[in-house]
Amino acid sequence: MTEELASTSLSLNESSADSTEPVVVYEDVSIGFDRKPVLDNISFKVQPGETRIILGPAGCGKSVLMKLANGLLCPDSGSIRVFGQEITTMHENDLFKLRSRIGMVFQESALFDSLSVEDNVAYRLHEDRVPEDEAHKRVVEALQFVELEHAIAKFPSELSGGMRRRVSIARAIISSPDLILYDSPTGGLDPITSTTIIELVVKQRDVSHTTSLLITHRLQDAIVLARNRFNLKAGKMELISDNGIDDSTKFLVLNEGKVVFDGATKALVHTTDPWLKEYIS
Ligand SMILES: Nc1ncnc2c1ncn2[C@@H]1O[C@H](COP(=O)(O)OP(=O)(O)OP(=O)(O)O)[C@@H](O)[C@H]1O
Repeated sequence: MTEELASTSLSLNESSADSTEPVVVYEDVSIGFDRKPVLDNISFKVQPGETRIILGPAGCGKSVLMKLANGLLCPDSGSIRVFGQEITTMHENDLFKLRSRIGMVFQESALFDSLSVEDNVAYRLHEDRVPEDEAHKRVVEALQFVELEHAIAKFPSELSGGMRRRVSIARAIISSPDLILYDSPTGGLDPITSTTIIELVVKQRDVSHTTSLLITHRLQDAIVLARNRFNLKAGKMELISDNGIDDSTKFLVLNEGKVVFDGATKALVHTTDPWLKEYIS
């Protein structure tokens, strides 16, 4: 990524990073399907600049929790505030505006097969009628960030799984969002490719300080996120010295519809809860 883009992203995100208001607040949120409860009285907050890693067994409701954050699902009860606004009672027009401030990286990339990489990445800019020259410039910058500028004219079918995931990240960051939702960005990828994707998440976290929620099934991803920092000068991710931990990375662990952990890496690693100990071992 160019330093120019880094400074652009920084300035665009300054307003949200300066605020001390939490970016996301869930209070006693419950939702179920077909009378089966999925999330049961979930409460947590995400502070500006925080990367919140969501862990938990398959089917425990991680994706449902994330879909609630941008109003794709509505809870049966409870309150969800995003950017200080209650979203559970929001009209579709306002939800549309809210989503324009949120970048989404979906499971399985969710690219449009019939569109080139350029048009996939520019999708939101085209919707917002950004002039073509400006859109092209921003697509190139976003693709530089994910180191895929050479693939701008390709189609999704010509890309590997890891490349598709990179395009999906470029699409999510193109509008300098105030919040990024990563739903299993490494799902289905091999360990080495997964690490290159997590490196991009770390880069976005440390360069733009964008608040984010990230679901992962791989504890290894969480460890890499917590123990590394992006060195902009060197252009790569590096282990934090002296066994250090990134303070902006926090965890939320779900099990059987409940929050079983909400806090920092050290507290998670030193938990005495038998289920958690087993889960993270
Ligand atoms: N739209 C829906 N209609 C009915 N049931 C749903 C819907 N969305 C999710 N569920 C159910 O809610 C539960 C939680 O699903 P969710 O996808 O959030 O789990 P998850 O923790 O993300 O799982 P995984 O780790 O396997 O991706 C599952 O039992 C799922 O079948």
